[in-house]
Amino acid sequence: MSTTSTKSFRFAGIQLHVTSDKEVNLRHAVEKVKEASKNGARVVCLPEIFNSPYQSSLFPQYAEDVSDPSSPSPKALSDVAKEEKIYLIGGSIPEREAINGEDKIYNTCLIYGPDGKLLAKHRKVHLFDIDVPGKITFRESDTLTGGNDVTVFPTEWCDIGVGICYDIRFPELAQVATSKGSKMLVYPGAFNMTTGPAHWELLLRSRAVDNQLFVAGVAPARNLESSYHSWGHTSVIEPWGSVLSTTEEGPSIVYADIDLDRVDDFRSSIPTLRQKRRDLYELVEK
Ligand SMILES: NC(=O)CCC(=O)C(=O)O
Repeated sequence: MSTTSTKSFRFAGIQLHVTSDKEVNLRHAVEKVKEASKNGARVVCLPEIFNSPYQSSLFPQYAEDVSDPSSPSPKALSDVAKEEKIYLIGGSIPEREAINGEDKIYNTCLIYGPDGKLLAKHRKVHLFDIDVPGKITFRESDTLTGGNDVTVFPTEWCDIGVGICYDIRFPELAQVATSKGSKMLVYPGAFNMTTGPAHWELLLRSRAVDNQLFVAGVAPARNLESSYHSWGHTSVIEPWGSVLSTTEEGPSIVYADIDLDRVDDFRSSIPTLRQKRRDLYELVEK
């Protein structure tokens, strides 16, 4: 199925059923990426922490050294990107790096090009540390370290910015990725049953309208056997802020045809990106 032109491509967000068995998760992810590719997707995204349960205490146990291309998760992602000749935004996995003899663990998204080479790597910048009394307490910082970079990678259609889940609550990160030329922002994410209904779609739509671009949020399916219940609702939003494609909580693949003319049209008819009052305020990337 041909679904690409110079101005458009098909995106797929895989709402994966994630278990405690890494091998099963990887096999299942590869099968679903192949299915999305067969259905015409040229840019495919997996969810946040797709090879492990989303649980801080478990991240060290599932973490991998991603500088070693034979590590199971990087190898599976690179091989399937190359076989299917697609851009693969590899959700995220716990990444281990030894710095001065001390292990640091990051929540890391690996992005591969159609030749299977690593194009970019985003380490979640804002760690998910929240405490909503009686509802949810989560502390990624118990085991994780935050990243320090804004991530934008090139494709033949447009540049795409990447953040991970809680990163979406920080509009500055999205703005910097937009100022670097992104026409789409993709967030592998795993909102929960408290904040998901209230904020997931609102934040995806807000980032789309603020920055006048496409936004995708890609979540794991809800697994009631795990300690963290994902809200699901993988969605793609178009620049005007409408939901282009979405789903509920079960395993599924969400497809969207990304027509980049819609970014250019919106930016020229409501030119807020050009109307910023840089004499009054300015966003500076450090
Ligand atoms: N995995 C995450 O970062 C969850 C973020 C979240 O649920 C939120 O409300 O923010």
